[in-house]
Amino acid sequence: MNLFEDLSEYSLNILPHDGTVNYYGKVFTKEKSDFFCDYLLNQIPWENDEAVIFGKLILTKRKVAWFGEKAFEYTYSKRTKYAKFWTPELLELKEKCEEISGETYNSCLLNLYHDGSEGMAYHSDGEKDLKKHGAIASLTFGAERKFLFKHKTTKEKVEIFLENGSLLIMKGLTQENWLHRLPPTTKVKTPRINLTFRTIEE
Ligand SMILES: O=C(O)CCC(=O)C(=O)O
Ligand SMILES: [Fe+2]
Repeated sequence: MNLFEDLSEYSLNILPHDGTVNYYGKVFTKEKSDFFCDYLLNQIPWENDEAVIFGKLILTKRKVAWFGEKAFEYTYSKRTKYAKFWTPELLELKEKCEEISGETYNSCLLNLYHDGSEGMAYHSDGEKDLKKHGAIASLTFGAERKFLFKHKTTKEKVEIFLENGSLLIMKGLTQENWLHRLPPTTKVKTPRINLTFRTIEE
């Protein structure tokens, strides 16, 4: 067997300690990435996200969608949403993530950032329904954006640019020890779509 046969699926940990984040770079051709970007922009039933800030219900500019292998419940801002069933295209994307990461996923949160003015604040994905220490696979289509990790206690930062058609896997102790954020930027004028495949445990 050629020792380097699987080099395309090989990736170093970009975190220095307390977690594992593998960046695989572009895992789809330009043509496939453009196809998925167009499909996701036009065929996903995007909805404005809701947040309660100082007791007021705010609709975020960023849009979201929620898919899975069954109608998982997802409650936030005291509203309950139900996952829609996979489309064939989302299943294809899920299988690609599973093949490369060697993990399985049963749901996906999609985010649409219309341009660089939209981003996501520091948080970690440690919701109680998510499998503990389970892997999260993050696919990016469209505009390339900077993504940041910040250690919860040492405050160390790690930054990476997420390219069109790229895959990032967060696993192990990452959510326990690190926050992540998508900073807004005036440089980006075009949309970016992010899909995070996750494992829900009921
Ligand atoms: O847009 C991204 O790259 C990250 C999205 C994210 O962190 C999330 O949905 O939890
Ligand atoms: Fe996240």
